[in-house]
Amino acid sequence: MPDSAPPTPSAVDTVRASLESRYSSATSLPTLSAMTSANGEENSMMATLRSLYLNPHTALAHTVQREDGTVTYAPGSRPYPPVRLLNPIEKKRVLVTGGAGFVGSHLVDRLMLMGHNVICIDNFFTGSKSNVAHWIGHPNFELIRHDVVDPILVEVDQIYHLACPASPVHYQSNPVKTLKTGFFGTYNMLGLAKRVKARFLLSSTSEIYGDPEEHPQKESYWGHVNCIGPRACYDEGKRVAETLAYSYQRQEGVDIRVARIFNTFGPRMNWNDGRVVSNFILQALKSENLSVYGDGQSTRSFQYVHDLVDGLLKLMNSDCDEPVNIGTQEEFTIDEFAQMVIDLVKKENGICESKVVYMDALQDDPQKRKPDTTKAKEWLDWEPQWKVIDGLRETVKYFKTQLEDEL
Ligand SMILES: O=c1ccn([C@@H]2O[C@H](COP(=O)(O)OP(=O)(O)O[C@H]3OC[C@@H](O)[C@H](O)[C@H]3O)[C@@H](O)[C@H]2O)c(=O)[nH]1
Repeated sequence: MPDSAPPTPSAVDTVRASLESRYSSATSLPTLSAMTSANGEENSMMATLRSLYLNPHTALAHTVQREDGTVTYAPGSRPYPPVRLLNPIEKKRVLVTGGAGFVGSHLVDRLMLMGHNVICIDNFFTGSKSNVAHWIGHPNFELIRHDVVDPILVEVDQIYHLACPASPVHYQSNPVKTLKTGFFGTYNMLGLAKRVKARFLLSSTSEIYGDPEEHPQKESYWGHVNCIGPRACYDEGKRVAETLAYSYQRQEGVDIRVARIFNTFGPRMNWNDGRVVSNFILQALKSENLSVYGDGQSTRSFQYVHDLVDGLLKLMNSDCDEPVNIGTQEEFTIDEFAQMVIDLVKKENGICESKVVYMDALQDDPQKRKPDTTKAKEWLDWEPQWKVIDGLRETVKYFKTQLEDEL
């Protein structure tokens, strides 16, 4: 054949070209942060996501017959949100443990909109079916009631292991179960990753740093945890979960990713979550006093849930197998944060008569917390896009709708 003749395409090239012309490409999908314009203009994915959590009863229309105390549920008339038609080579089977929980359900929404096949498993201890009800019956979605403390076998390409109560009130209510979830839950999911050769992402936490003596906290910091205190069931559970992940990597070659998640808030937090953001918003909306534990001088930095989901997606699809902090740099004392919530609710609602009341401090409550996120920026090109006030505004709207719905 003369040198100048064009190469004949192979059968594989022909199939690939035909697929590329018919389907969207997974890699071409920008994450939400990249799609949110700087002037705050709503983009279409953000609009779809909002419709899933700001409009109640998206999937199930229900009629409440209060007189005889019964509730009649009828199938909703809304179609499923539009999902990408992915090239089958790029379409992944993704398992999300704890997928019906607060963070898990937002991750499920994003993976579904991106066009992947999503298997959501949850024991519904703190998660809720209503968080993912809008996907039930969709051909790309499966919901399985299962507790990760017991093994399960499903064929998947990626595992996001989120299952574990995250609010101090919840994880301390049954500390032995929290430890079992931290150890056996992670052990079972790593065993599954090994068996089916899936990439495994562990949702770890800023709590592995305990009450830190380094500020802000870098990933290299080993932490300061009281191993016999009331928070230890969660802190040590997550620490051993990280140890398990790196042991499976060293010994079995499992492909792991570890996200150290800092305080996160947003729509779909439980009513009775007990964490400061949902407590303060609900108290302010009901014009009750805001309960500050201790002197209000401890600090936290709060990230909005969409930023966290961006970070998890970027980490899973990166080459970074070291732990990465995912959190925001905006740091507030709890006093400042309480005032911010009161001011916001006053502005949004016209009225808020709440004041701050001081209560007993919690044992081992970390006194300050703020991530160093240099690694996330350099390795993942990730930075939070939401200001706390913007996320709070949306979360207030969410809880307001929930409250109105209850009346
Ligand atoms: O009503 C409240 C609730 C909480 N607080 C205070 O607000 C601060 C934050 O408390 P939260 O319960 O929201 O969250 P914490 O920072 O203690 O724990 C969280 O850390 C990071 C995650 O991994 C977990 O989601 C969770 O364990 C603490 O100082 C707490 O004492 C109040 O002052 N009033």
